[in-house]
Amino acid sequence: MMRSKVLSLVARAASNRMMSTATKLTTVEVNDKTGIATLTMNRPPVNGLNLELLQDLKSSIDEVEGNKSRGLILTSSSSTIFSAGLDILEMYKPDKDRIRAFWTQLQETWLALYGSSVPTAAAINGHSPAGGCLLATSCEYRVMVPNFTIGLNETQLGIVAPKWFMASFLSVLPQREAERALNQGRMFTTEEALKVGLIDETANSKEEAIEKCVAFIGTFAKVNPLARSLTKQQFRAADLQQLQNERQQDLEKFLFFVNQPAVQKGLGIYLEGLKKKAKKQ
Ligand SMILES: CCCCC/C=C\C/C=C\CC/C=C/CC(=O)SCCNC(=O)CCNC(=O)[C@H](O)C(C)(C)COP(=O)(O)OP(=O)(O)OC[C@H]1O[C@@H](n2cnc3c(N)ncnc32)[C@H](O)[C@@H]1OP(=O)(O)O
Repeated sequence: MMRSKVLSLVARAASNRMMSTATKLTTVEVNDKTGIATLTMNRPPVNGLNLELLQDLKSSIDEVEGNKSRGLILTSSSSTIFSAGLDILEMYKPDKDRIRAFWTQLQETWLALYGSSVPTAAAINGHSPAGGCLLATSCEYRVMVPNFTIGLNETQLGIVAPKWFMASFLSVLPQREAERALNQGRMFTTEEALKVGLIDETANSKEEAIEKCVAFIGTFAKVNPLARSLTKQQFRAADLQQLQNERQQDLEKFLFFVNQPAVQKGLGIYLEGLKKKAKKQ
């Protein structure tokens, strides 16, 4: 980002530094006191992960990696949705080139978030199905506000979560719980998610969730940052390497799968159901 733009943004924000607002699909705000960056997704109505939001997420993660922030908190500007997961419109009757770019970008964004060298936490201030849950489970810590749901519901849509979605889920849940939940396409309420360990804490508001994420990141204050990040990377290296090695095959598998007539039909019916529900409200 241009230095002049950064400076004008710095002047605008009182105690927090707004580091990027380019497209406004994501913003990064660094708290001057804590040195922790809050990355906010802002794609109404549901933070559907389309190509552009994924691109912005990746560049915001890169920005936080580069600006010496002490940690990254991922959250949403919506009062009821963390992220509705992948934008189904990217996968339904897709454009040939765009869907390739979309999946490739999803891979890159996941590699950057799951492999981030800074401590990461998700302040889950709304529903978090599928790709939303992928983002949350790619972070090291999760704090969630009550009365929402989280989970990998892919089988409910007639689609299959790829191995690296499973890897993030498995970094949080025991294999038995993860396998059952994925097979069922189960969405957990906040209370259920806490009980099973899918989230670490609950909070009564987004602000409180962020405070709890800050406290989690604060637990590393006296830990050598290089030792901490190398340790984290060793834990995650096998999952990251597996996708790195199989990126092209993963893309081709996705394209083959998503273009199956039965999958397209299922996505169409699911989208229709979402739209009917929205009209009724
Ligand atoms: C062995 C072989 C292995 C092969 C493996 C390889 C590849 C695998 C292939 C595919 C894997 C792909 C992985 C996909 C993961 C995903 O993320 S899929 C997306 C899943 N998401 C969902 O199911 C969420 C659906 N949405 C909801 O449940 C609700 O919308 C909500 C999030 C709970 C919010 O509810 P609310 O009442 O507030 O809002 P509305 O429902 O009224 O929605 C408003 C508006 O937004 C539209 N919308 C909602 N979600 C999406 C979405 N995900 N994509 C696109 N659009 C969405 C909804 O239709 C409404 O639109 P409007 O009517 O035009 O206003």
